[in-house]
Amino acid sequence: MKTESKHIILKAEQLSIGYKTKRKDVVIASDINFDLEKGQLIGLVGENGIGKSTLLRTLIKVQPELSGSISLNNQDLKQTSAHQLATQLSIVLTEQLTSKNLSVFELVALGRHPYTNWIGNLTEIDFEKINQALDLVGVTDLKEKKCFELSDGQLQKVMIARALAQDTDLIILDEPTTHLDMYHKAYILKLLKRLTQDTGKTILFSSHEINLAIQLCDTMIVMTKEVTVTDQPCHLIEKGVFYSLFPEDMIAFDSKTGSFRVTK
Ligand SMILES: Nc1ncnc2c1ncn2[C@@H]1O[C@H](COP(=O)(O)OP(=O)(O)OP(=O)(O)O)[C@@H](O)[C@H]1O
Repeated sequence: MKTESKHIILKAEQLSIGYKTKRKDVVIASDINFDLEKGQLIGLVGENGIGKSTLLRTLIKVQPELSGSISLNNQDLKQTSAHQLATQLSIVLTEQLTSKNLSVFELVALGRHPYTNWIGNLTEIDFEKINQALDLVGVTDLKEKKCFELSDGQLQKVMIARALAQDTDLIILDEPTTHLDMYHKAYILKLLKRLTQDTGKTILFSSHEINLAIQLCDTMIVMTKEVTVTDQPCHLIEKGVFYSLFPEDMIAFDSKTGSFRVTK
């Protein structure tokens, strides 16, 4: 029998995350284990303050893990240099952009920073990657516009194009649908899904759009107070993981529809 070997991009083993203070380690979540495969869309969900951003910050090496290990493309994250990291992992954060005076093209071109020289001269390959990225997210017609002229939805697409131009195996986004209306939330998450299929990249995002994530993700990482579970959405539904996500006085999970509803 032929067994297909999985191509693991990001792996967490016995990971414990949190904050170090002078007196002690404050553990936010522990016993986190997952294997994220090439070409998958992965949604990270959990209630406010549960530790999603802390986990993402640990995975992108902005803060150290308290214990356990993370490997990116089979290499321990601790051993990965800043340059190696920039060629394997790109990040889209929600913070307000400070460089809104740049044109869309210039902003997306910043994604090429791991490959350009110190003045940032662009080669033919850089131009090709930038134009490809603009095309993939459908913002080529905006490329001459200044970023301050864009709507929140357009800006989010441009930020995704910047990450694509960086040409990494893994893209991590922290709450990419914040500030967007219902249509654009669905639009952005469907775009991420299409990008995993068209480019083979692995995309991990945190979100409060659990209903959409259940419908679109290949894998979900669900953080609750007790455990962090990673699996396909249908398996998570079977295991009853979503019932324990929120207190049931306001909203309840309906396993038949795979969605949350307001309790009457
Ligand atoms: N720099 C810090 N030092 C100490 N504790 C922190 C720090 N930043 C966040 N925390 C705490 O860590 C916990 C997790 O916060 P985090 O921002 O990771 O949650 P989250 O799931 O991303 O929340 P939200 O959905 O509201 O964005 C919270 O209790 C928060 O108060």
